[in-house]
Amino acid sequence: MVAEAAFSNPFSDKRVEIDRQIVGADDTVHWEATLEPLLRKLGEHIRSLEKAGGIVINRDGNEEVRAIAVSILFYVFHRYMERFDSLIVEQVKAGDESCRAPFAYQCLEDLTRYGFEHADACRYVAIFYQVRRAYFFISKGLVGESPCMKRLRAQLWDNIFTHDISWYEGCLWNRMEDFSTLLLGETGTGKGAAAAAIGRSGFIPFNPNAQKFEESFTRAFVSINLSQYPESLIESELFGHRKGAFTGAIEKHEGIFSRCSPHGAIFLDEIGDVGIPVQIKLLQILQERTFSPVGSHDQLRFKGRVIAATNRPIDSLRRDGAFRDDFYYRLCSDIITMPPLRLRIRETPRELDMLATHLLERICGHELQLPIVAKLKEDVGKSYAWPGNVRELEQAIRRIMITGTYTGDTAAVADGDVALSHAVEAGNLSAKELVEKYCRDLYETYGNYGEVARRTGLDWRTVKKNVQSEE
Ligand SMILES: Nc1ncnc2c1ncn2[C@@H]1O[C@H](COP(=O)(O)OP(=O)(O)OP(=O)(O)O)[C@@H](O)[C@H]1O
Repeated sequence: MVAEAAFSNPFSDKRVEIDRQIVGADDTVHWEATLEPLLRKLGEHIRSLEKAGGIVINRDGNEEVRAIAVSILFYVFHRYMERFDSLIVEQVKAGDESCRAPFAYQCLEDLTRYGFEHADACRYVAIFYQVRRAYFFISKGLVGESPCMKRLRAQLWDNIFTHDISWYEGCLWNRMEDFSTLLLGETGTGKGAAAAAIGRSGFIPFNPNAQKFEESFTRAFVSINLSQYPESLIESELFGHRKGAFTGAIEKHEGIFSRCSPHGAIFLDEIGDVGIPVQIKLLQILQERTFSPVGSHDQLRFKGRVIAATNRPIDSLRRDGAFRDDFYYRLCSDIITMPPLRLRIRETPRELDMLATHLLERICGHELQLPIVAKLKEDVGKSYAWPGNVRELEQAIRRIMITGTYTGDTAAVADGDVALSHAVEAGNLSAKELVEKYCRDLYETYGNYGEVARRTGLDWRTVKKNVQSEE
């Protein structure tokens, strides 16, 4: 069970359940409280195995040997977990110079003492650090208790470690560069935060001689908002340029692809806004993994992962020929759809209080207890659709601070969800209209037929017919 716990997604209900089963706790006990008794119990088992001379770790061992090896990894990982967490905080403050981590060397020694080979132990230390970073950035960057937010966090975890971390630790840890990600969802739903969590959680090797990780994760995430640049400048922003490459190129310029570390990720935001010529150039670099700065013949290699995002409906962009299919297929190893705020609130009404309190703390620190959240709820009313999502909520809090009130964004496009719920309440929709409207609203939110089909239990073609019924 410990081996199973070690390899399961920490944001999944399954993991919580296994932890409870191991220590025999029922579901009234908070799962974090189960960890300490679990580690105590495990420590006792490992010590008694050691005394009996029973720990033999080898890669080709049978299932039992593997389970013991994984349990030891789980045990050692938890003994050093807090120190990895402190290293993350220290590294954030220190910036791009990798901090020394002598404790990680001790962790490596513990693993080799238990019988892990040196190279494997080095890899595990790097994975331990990566696991803590992923946990840290996903849980801190994307808060929320609604089921759709829980699912999102679990999805982000799988995006980093695949859905079976034993595959990742066994063979994929250094082969993730072609695992691209497409983030979909409305504006302000946290696509940037999700991309940063993925980018900062890549595998960074441990260097035992220097007693530090080879690179600071602060260098591991670079982003570019593609809608900010005119087409004539994008190439130079992406690939860089040589001094004198064109009129106005008075200095050499490093592009975003050369700034991205081999252990990191590049975030191409607003990918749905770029024209076909830029899509072709990006497709080329993603395929060949090499590029040349403008005005230069040097061939530079790009090794990081690619994350792209758009708040535009990707299916209709593809249908209209504005987004190339070959480019789409290069980007879609994983597609993650961010839930809109109204869905979160609909699933779990206290999500609004929780998120607003979180944002309020981010704006003015922990000390200040302002009655803003209650005022916000009173002013916008229960069925407000939050078209600008979390970004709008953040600004709504600031607006209340400045003016004392926030009544919502009336200029935003009339929201389907609200209109639908009003029509349902009024009882004046036929079943056919209801299904059509519901499909259209979901499609507007999620941007692809597959997701609507999954949510409604309808066939893909039926969904498409319903969505297009108004066109
Ligand atoms: N679940 C969340 N928990 C905490 N903060 C969040 C969450 N979702 C979004 N935010 C915050 O909301 C703001 C907007 O998020 P972000 O910029 O990532 O949105 P986006 O989806 O990339 O928007 P756009 O499509 O307009 O670029 C950021 O400050 C982000 O930290």
